[in-house]
Amino acid sequence: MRRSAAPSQLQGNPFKKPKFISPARSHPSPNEEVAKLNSDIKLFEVAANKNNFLQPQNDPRTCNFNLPTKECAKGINHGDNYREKYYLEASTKTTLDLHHTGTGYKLKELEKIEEGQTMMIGGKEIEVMGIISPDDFNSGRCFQFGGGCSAILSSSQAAKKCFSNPFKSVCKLSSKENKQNSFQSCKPRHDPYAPRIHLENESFFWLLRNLGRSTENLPPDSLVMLRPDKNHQWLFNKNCFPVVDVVIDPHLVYYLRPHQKEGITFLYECVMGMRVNGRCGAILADEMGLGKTLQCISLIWTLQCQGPYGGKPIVKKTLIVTPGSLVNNWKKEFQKWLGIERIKIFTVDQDHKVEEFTKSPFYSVLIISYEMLLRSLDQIKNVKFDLLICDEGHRLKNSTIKTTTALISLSCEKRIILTGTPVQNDLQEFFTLIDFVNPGILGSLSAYRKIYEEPIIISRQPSASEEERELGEQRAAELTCLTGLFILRRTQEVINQYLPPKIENVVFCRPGALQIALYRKLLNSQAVRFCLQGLLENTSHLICIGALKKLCNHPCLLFGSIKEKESNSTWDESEERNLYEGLMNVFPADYNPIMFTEEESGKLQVLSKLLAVIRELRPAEKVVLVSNYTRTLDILQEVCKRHGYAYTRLDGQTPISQRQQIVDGFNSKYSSDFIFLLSSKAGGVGLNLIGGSHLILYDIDWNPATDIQAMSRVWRDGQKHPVHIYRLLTTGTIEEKIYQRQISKQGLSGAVVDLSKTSDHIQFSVEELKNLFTLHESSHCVTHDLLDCECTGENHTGDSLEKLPVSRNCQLGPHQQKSDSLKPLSMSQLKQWRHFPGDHLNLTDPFLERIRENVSFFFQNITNQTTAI
Ligand SMILES: Nc1ncnc2c1ncn2[C@@H]1O[C@H](COP(=O)(O)OP(=O)(O)OP(=O)(O)O)[C@@H](O)[C@H]1O
Ligand SMILES: [Mg+2]
Repeated sequence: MRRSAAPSQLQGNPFKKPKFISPARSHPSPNEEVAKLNSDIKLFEVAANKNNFLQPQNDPRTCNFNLPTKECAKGINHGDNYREKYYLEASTKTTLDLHHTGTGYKLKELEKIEEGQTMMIGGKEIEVMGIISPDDFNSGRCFQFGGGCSAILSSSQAAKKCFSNPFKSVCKLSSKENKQNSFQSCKPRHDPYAPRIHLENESFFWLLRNLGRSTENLPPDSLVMLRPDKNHQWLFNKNCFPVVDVVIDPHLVYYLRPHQKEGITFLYECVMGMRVNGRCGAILADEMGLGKTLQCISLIWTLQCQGPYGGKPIVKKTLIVTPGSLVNNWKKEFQKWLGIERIKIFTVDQDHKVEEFTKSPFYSVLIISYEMLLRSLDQIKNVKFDLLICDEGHRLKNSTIKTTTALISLSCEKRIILTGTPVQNDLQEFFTLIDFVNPGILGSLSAYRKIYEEPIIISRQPSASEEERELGEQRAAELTCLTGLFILRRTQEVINQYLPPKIENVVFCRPGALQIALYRKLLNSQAVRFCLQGLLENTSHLICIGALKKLCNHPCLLFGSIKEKESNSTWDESEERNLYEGLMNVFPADYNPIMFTEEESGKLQVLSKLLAVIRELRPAEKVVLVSNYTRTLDILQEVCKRHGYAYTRLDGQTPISQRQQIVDGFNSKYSSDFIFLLSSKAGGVGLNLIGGSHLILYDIDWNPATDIQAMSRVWRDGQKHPVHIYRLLTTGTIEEKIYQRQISKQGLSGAVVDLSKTSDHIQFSVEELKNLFTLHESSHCVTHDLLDCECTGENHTGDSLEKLPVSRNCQLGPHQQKSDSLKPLSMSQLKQWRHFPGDHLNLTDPFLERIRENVSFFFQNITNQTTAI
């Protein structure tokens, strides 16, 4: 922003007073009503309130009212949204409708306007402050931070580490008064030059030994935070305390992975306002399992004990808001990394209310679920929290939901969102998350829409002109650059080296005879026929799809749901009648859903055999069995009972207070549980289920993120065994179609990589519905048929397998960009997985060998393969 010529500044300097162009001088002609300015892009400052020019550069209000030209013109005309200061730019690209502004300046007059001149538009005095370069306009940069990026440190600058001698710096920077009385506090808490970590006398020693790590030959490893620059000191060190190095506790550093050290440095710089002047928010969007919790714990522990100014701690109280099932997980992680003495943690539940935390001087960290937060908001507002962490924070992407408004209402400035599933495609939701952590950084919502959302969306439409495409791309790049200063995302690749191999399998299970008969009947129903004729609403499609999905899981689920509907008084008028008509006749007359058999469902047969072979070949290993449906979990539970498998279960009904206990029980090596029944909706996010090394996804969700989240529960830090993942799909049915949608282009661009997106959001064309409502009875694998694969499905193991490199990167092909494992697999990636029909002769995998009888096709991919699995 150019402030040098602001009138209020110039008032004291009469010699530089700019020329005032009187609006009275202008006589508009009809031809000049819409004036296109051919000059360079001009920047105007509009002073609605004449004494308001000298806002500080980082005043959030400055940002809030930065509007592009048309918006400004409207604002001027109608006088709405118009309080303090705007930047106007006019360019060859932009039309400033002067008639509507009520000014009536002549075009020629406007062309001659120079820097420093003032004029009247719409009763407001406007001063030309400078010329915006086309680059700044195109990128949208001129609308940020009052017209320039000076308020933002470049990331490379921000990332620079300071390893200077803390004592030297202290002496140089400290004021006379402080020099004497605070030498002690001038020392960093930990030695920034520590050559190695001395664990012998420390309580962390036990942890080290527990983890089986040697204390010998520890690397020199001090992690020192960036020192604040002059500007930061000027803003935040009003008392002129000496500057002290902030050093991460070496005991934590010992355990930190390189990406975690980088993450902590990043979080520190963000919350300290070192990356974006005056903004203290961050989004840590690392993929699942990268240890976001440990990074935050390290940050809290550091800020609670240290600070760059005289060593004074930055944070007294921290609020952590997390899904209910993770409240105790957080507590456990604190204890795991810091023991129980260093930080006093308070977790809120039915028996432990916020008041207890408020009254006690001991606790410094409050951990609460999103649900509890809403109930205790008043009490929470009474506490002064210095740091707010929102775990699985993608849920805050909707600004109108109660949780978001509640959290926004908290006055805490230092805000961190943690998410493994960031909003990727919805620009509005993206705005909400950004605006939550760094309020006002993108201006008002309407300004954001004009500056970023609209040009970006327009540029992505096929009809976009070259100019629109360019503008959209530049704005998108600028948005990424700006938000990239406080968003960090690393992919799972960074921890692959610490993890055991992962063997992923997509298993296409042949449907049972009863399933096929029922499937055919459903597809012939009046309801499905109407759907295909485009006669019914989206809800009807979803009902039909729901019925087919149930059938794929097990026919008894469909039976149960029809019986339930029939007993309902509204059955006669219900839409489902058209769908279920005559279906009961397909079931055997004496069909009893409670006595269901495994043979009735292809997937259940495979599951049953899979469990048996795991039990037999890996008696010490455990299985996580995931479904999206509670009713399906009931069936799976029944299977466990029938086979005498010890199991435990976590679904939406499980009381929050018991969830961590269940997880811990399963993860314990002393537990006798063989199976963990997990509802992906209730427990998909955040849980560590490393006690299990086999994970079976019994059904598929429209949203790949739900499945990917669930699959990430076992292949995590701490996992000792090779991990086997099995995704079961019923061959030729709707499950294959959903899978194809997940991995096809449509799935990728359809913005479904977002946990909250359910099938309700999905609209289907008649063509798509036709495809969904087709049963491919003769294909081994419709998905393979679609791959354009040269193999016949008979021989894609032997030779080609030999040639396939084993690491995931290579398997994804040489041109693969840095992969984001959150993204669902693409069709072309799948093609490079090993694949073979169920009756293939040389199945080397003993688990697949045992289930092949009911399987028509397999895909398999191995990550991190070192030895034979
Ligand atoms: N440096 C480390 N050394 C050993 N174990 C680690 C390390 N960092 C994290 N872990 C462990 O890895 C597991 C996963 O960490 P965490 O739950 O923090 O992942 P996350 O990034 O929050 O994933 P999600 O997005 O799924 O919640 C935890 O059990 C944690 O204790
Ligand atoms: Mg987590």
